[in-house]
Amino acid sequence: MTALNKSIEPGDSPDLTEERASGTFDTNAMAAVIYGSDKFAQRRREISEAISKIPELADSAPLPFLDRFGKVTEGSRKLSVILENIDKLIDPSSYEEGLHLYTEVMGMEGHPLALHEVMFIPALIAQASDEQQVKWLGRARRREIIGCYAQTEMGHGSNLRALETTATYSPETQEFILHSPTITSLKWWPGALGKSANWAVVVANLIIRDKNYGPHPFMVQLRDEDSHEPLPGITVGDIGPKMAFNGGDNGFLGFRNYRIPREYLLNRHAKVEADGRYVKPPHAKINHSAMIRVRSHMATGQGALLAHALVIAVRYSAVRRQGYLEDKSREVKVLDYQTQQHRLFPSIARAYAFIFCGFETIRLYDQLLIDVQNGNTSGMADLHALTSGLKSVVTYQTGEGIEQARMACGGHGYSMASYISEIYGVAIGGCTYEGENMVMLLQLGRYLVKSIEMIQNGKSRELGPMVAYLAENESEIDLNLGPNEYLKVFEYAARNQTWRATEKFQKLRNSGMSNEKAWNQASVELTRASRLHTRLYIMSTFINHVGSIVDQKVKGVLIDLLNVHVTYEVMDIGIYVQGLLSSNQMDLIRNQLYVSLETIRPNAVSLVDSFQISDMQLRSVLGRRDGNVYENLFKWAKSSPLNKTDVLPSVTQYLKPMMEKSKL
Ligand SMILES: CCCCCCCCCCCCC/C=C/C(=O)SCCNC(=O)CCNC(=O)[C@H](O)C(C)(C)COP(=O)(O)OP(=O)(O)OC[C@H]1O[C@@H](n2cnc3c(N)ncnc32)[C@H](O)[C@@H]1OP(=O)(O)O
Ligand SMILES: Cc1cc2nc3c(=O)[nH]c(=O)nc-3n(C[C@H](O)[C@H](O)[C@H](O)COP(=O)(O)OP(=O)(O)OC[C@H]3O[C@@H](n4cnc5c(N)ncnc54)[C@H](O)[C@@H]3O)c2cc1C
Repeated sequence: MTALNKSIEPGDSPDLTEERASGTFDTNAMAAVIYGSDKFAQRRREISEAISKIPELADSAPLPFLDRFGKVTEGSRKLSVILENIDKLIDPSSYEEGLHLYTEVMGMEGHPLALHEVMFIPALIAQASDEQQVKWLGRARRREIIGCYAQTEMGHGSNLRALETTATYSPETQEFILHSPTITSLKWWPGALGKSANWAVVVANLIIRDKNYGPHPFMVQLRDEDSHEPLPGITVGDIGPKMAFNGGDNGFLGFRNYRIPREYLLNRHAKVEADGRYVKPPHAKINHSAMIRVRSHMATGQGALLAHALVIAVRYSAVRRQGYLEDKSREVKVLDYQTQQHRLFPSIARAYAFIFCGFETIRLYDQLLIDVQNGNTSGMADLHALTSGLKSVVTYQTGEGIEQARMACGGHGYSMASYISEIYGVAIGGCTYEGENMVMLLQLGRYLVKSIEMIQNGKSRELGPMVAYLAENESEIDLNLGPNEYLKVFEYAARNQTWRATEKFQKLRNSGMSNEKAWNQASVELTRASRLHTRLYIMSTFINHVGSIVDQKVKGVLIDLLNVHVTYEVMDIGIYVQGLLSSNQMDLIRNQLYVSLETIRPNAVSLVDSFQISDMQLRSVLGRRDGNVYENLFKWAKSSPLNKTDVLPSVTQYLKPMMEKSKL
């Protein structure tokens, strides 16, 4: 697809053309806002155009028709075509261009380099010393080696202190001896570990003279670089099919007294001297930086997944006609039903909000990386708390939004032709990976409790800007609600819940209960506080971002979208604001929400078009840009391998004899 102002092309479904004609803004200008600059939005379009000119980059069959083996093979095949053509497609030094290329061509089902780019290289950047980077980073970037990030074990993922893999230092040989002492100590889950990676960043307990210094990252060669066979002492393989990501080879890994040189501990921050002396890192949790990085990127990543589902559901809802409103001569587009709009439009707003919020967390991570390289780790706790809450809220709400999008497509949403179930499976993986959501909400909970304790101890002025509202007081709200008043409503809810949860915890503790038990008994309330705090942050970054937009038409429609967002979010947390808002005020907000759904309606298709997700990337018959759904749905079904013959061997072998037998 080339970028036309409103993406109208000959042969498009008239229903979608009508929708695009009613849009009030330039989708290219909106794409520039979504992708951070006009230049990058333009590059994305050029890259998509360049991809479309290389037929070998297209899927050789719709992915849902491939079995696991076929998906893994297809991923490697396309990867090799990408690498043969890379200079024609992108500027290879641009991370963002590379990400777009991979996302479009490889899709979301996983591929051999997914973790290489997302965690392996970033772990080397953050945790390898300059000398180690000279040794490995260039090789990794040139893809001479394929890496992964192997931390989680069969028995433990959340509680890193209980990992069992050991790396015992031997001063005699100046080596670490990696060992997996139990079945539960097998590394389990790391993406690309099973069959693709030949190197890994392995997280193992560092043991020096019987003392355990906790989890540390080690660079470990897993396979011979010529034969790709596992090296002696290594047991490695694929963990089997998963809910989604089945083009990826999440793996298991065990070590049998496997030796690596002392220099293979990633030692930018912590070191082991030749004689076994341990040099401490500047912050106890500095080895977690690869996780903080992915969490910082997850808001945009998840926003993009939600966007995929919405492009499909909104376009389809504009071509799907079912039932009648006033005009009984023609069935109505299902997008005109208020229930359909209520199902989809708040999610469009969330997708935009997540993407804008992600800009901010990525900026904060990039700054943190520079600070840490310069020895300043003071921002780590703040970013850890923020991204812990954010990854949990965005993954959960993205899952909810995608599932609503599927249901909004009726029966065809349930078909893999919609591709929504794949998007759902991929997205909700995010509720688990990079820290299980409840566990991460409780990490933010710790931070919120500490903030309240600072206020109680008269140190309100030391609170960071994100938690300063916890020390304020709001008991009345203006009836004439605008976005900033909605923020106040959210602040009220988050503040009340945080105080309530903290006081519950403190009361239990003061009653003589152990810290841990009191924490556990307050934990549901604490997760509620974390969610409200995070939703407040998302709303506030959304408001700030819209405020900074220059193009007036784009800004206008984003203000309309913001109105959907703030009214929907406040209605959604009604139970927490009962002490602040009267039932009249709640009715007013509800009505504002319904009005804002109507206001957005003419721009709905243009808002999802603005994500500029090509048909190739979308992989959805229902979501096609041209809206020609029905003929392509039939084509898609006919291409099913089951339809290659009219009579299946299973019919001949089992059903026919059964029917014959019944006739006797
Ligand atoms: C460009 C990228 C874009 C892509 C985006 C889309 C991605 C799509 C690709 C999909 C790829 C999926 C890849 C998935 C990979 C993985 O899943 S890797 C494995 C991830 N594993 C986890 O996340 C484990 C979760 N557990 C933890 O992180 C930790 O164990 C914990 C829960 C945070 C607790 O840590 P622990 O060390 O056990 O805690 P304590 O010893 O009790 O200490 C707690 C104190 O430490 C503070 N803290 C913890 N972590 C950090 C940190 N990172 N930074 C700063 N501080 C930290 C914590 O706040 C406590 O502080 P106090 O309250 O002051 O005590
Ligand atoms: C698609 C996918 C890709 C992955 N990729 C990688 C990878 O590349 N590298 C890698 O190392 N790992 C990877 N993982 C593993 C992932 O990081 C872990 O599964 C994740 O961190 C959760 O840990 P767990 O499985 O131990 O869950 P568990 O901790 O066993 O969770 C089970 C339940 O226990 C609860 N729970 C646990 N601890 C607490 C607590 N302290 N308080 C309250 N409740 C608690 C959880 O909330 C959850 O409900 C991947 C996982 C998936 C699904």
